Amino acid sequence: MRKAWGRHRPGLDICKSCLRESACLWSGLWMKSTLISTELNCTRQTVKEDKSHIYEDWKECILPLVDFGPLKLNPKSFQVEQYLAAKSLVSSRAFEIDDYHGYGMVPLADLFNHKTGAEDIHFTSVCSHPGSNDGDNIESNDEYDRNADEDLLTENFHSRDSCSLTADAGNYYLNCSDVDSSSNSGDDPMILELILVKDVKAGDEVFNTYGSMGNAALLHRYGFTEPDNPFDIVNIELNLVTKWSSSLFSARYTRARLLFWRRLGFSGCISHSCEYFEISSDGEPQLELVILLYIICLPEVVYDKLNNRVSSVENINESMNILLLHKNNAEVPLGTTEIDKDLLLTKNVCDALHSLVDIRESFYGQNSLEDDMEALRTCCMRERKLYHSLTLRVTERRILKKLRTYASSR
Ligand SMILES: C[S@@+](CC[C@H](N)C(=O)[O-])C[C@H]1O[C@@H](n2cnc3c(N)ncnc32)[C@H](O)[C@@H]1O
Repeated sequence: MRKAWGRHRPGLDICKSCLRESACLWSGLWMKSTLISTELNCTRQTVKEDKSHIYEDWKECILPLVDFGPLKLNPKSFQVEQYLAAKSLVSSRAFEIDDYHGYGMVPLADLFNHKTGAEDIHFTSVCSHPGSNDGDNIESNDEYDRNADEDLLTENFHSRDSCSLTADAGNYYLNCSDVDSSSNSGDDPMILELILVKDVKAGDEVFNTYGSMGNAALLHRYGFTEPDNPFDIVNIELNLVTKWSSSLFSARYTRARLLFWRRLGFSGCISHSCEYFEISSDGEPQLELVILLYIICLPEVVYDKLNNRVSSVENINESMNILLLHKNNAEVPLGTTEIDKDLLLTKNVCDALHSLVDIRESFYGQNSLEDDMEALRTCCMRERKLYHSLTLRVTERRILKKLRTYASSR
């Protein structure tokens, strides 16, 4: 499970992912009025935490250097704003290279822009070359065309003497190292390669991929978004669900149902001490959210009966069996979670999903989705902040609309 605003950089400190042009730098009134409306408290908290971590880093690492007289540094050039900009610049170009090199910056490798799921190159260490025994790092690419003109590939790569483009078994290799690649042993972990994995027409842009992430994560880390990103998700925070429940039932009732849900072994996704549920790009709600809504909607008498039955639960199927007992009056053999989810999507649960969409939608303010789409259509891409935040708003709101359709179609 992953959070819309924080995926796919395992092991990285959040402030390392605070990038040039990233949301961390998008502060002030603009962030309050535009970015904030795209996401909820968790996000605001994350961006705030990013900035405070960077401030702490600056105080710890930079300030002592400025105060160190013999270095004669000009304090004006080493303020926290400059540090934030420099750190963001490095972070947007550094990445987890491999186990051997760890996290770092690689000349040339940061040249490429990102395209979700449609990259033209792979970056790998030479020892994972298919000619060697260890090919693990090289991912297969279906679009790769084995009939490509390999003659082209023996030419030296023009921008650097120590880089050359070669072909092997149909893959193209851009070999860059401090030594002559022809003398490589083939298993030197110091040597890294950029592999062209599909044909790129002359004059076309060559793309890399920064990973599979939704627009919120791309915006947060790299300061841009993509239209029609298949990895987009929307988060619905647990506290939004409890708020909705408490608007219909007492706080005590809501607490008890939540506790029961937890006793059955369920939880949401957790990131930065915030618990939330994901809505996938096709509008499908996370199973755990549906289960929680189902429990909240259970009639008191059924809830009491089930609550008394539960001592401890070992697995999700057992929990589902308990939940569906009152419907079927027998232990039901539950197959896939798809079937389970459909059984849980009662009218009350679907109504609850509609209410959650209403609440979540209200965070976008007065403008309708159509207003946002029109604003995006007329927005100039050069107004980066506005353009990308509008893209994010539009993609999120489209997902919420799909969730509405999902709830209506049950
Ligand atoms: C590693 S650099 C990529 C090369 C970059 N274009 C440059 O300035 O050299 C990462 C930055 O490039 C920009 N970028 C990468 N892919 C992009 C895309 N698909 N759309 C818009 N900007 C992109 C973002 O500003 C991102 O922070």
